[in-house]
Amino acid sequence: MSGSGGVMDDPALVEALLRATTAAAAATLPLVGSGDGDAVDGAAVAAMRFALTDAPCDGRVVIGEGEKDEAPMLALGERFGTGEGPAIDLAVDPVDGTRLAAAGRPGAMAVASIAPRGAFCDLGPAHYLEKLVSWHPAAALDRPLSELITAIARERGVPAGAVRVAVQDRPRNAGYAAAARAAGAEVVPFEHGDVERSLRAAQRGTDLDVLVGIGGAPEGVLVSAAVRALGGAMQARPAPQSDAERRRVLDAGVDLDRVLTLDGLCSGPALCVLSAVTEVDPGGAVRLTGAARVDEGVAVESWVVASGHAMWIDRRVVTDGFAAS
Ligand SMILES: O=P(O)(O)OC[C@H]1O[C@](O)(COP(=O)(O)O)[C@@H](O)[C@@H]1O
Ligand SMILES: [Mn+2]
Repeated sequence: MSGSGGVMDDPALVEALLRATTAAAAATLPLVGSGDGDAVDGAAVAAMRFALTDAPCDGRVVIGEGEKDEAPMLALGERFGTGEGPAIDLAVDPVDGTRLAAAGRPGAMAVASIAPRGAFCDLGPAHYLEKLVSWHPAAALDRPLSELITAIARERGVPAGAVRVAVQDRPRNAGYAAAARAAGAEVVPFEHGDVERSLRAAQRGTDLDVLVGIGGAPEGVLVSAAVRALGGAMQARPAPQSDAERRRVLDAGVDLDRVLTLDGLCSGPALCVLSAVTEVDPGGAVRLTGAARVDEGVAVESWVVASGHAMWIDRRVVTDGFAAS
């Protein structure tokens, strides 16, 4: 765990975050396949909030996904932890892939990132973000997508048709898919879970080279911590999807034309932890099994990614919301 940088090197803090995401994943287990997404989110939020109470830090929630879908969430500005220790900001999505979990399908995870106070960008009330993530450093939102695809093909020594671009399957993203196809790349559509795809796109040698399109703003900010830690490239720009959202975002003083670089999204050493609700494929050799009942409690597999390319898998059994082993 050495080399992740500053307060992020603190093993007690890593453990506190792991306890929060594992507790959240374990709490959702009885609801996986239930068809009730709000109940999945609600169970994860309650478990996470409880687990964060004794985190050894002065914690503040800056991204608490859920507002967009009027789903249960950790409140923006909510404080957590003992109040002793480093000043930390938390960007959290108690379950990304809520509907996948409710349907009992793969790709749902409890995910949270922490960084020193003030390190995450403040997108105000933005719900949607235009995102571009790749392992290739040429990823830039104000350049044609075809340039990036060509650069990736050249770097990999393959034809453009072997470059794989993940695009969330939404009408708002039709233009991105068309641009990727026009450049000769293969488009890989997906229904939910742009955190999982962003993680894969950020690492060279996975099944994905790029994630592009408009998705959730909270997911974009929290995944930037992991992209940074993984050494990937990312840019983003607010992309309001209604007049009301546009007005709220502008009123909050957010510049809609400004491209956020990776440093602008997350400026400090950061830590991202994700715990599998159902099976999760964050890329590389990592494949997390979904939460499962065992004799002593619920077995949960997690992936920890810290600044400085430190990453590892954690496996533990959770009993009544507490990590037993
Ligand atoms: O479903 P929408 O409104 O298009 O929003 C896209 C966002 O929803 C998701 O697919 C699922 O997110 P949640 O499960 O947290 O609701 C995200 O991965 C993505 O960023
Ligand atoms: Mn989400």
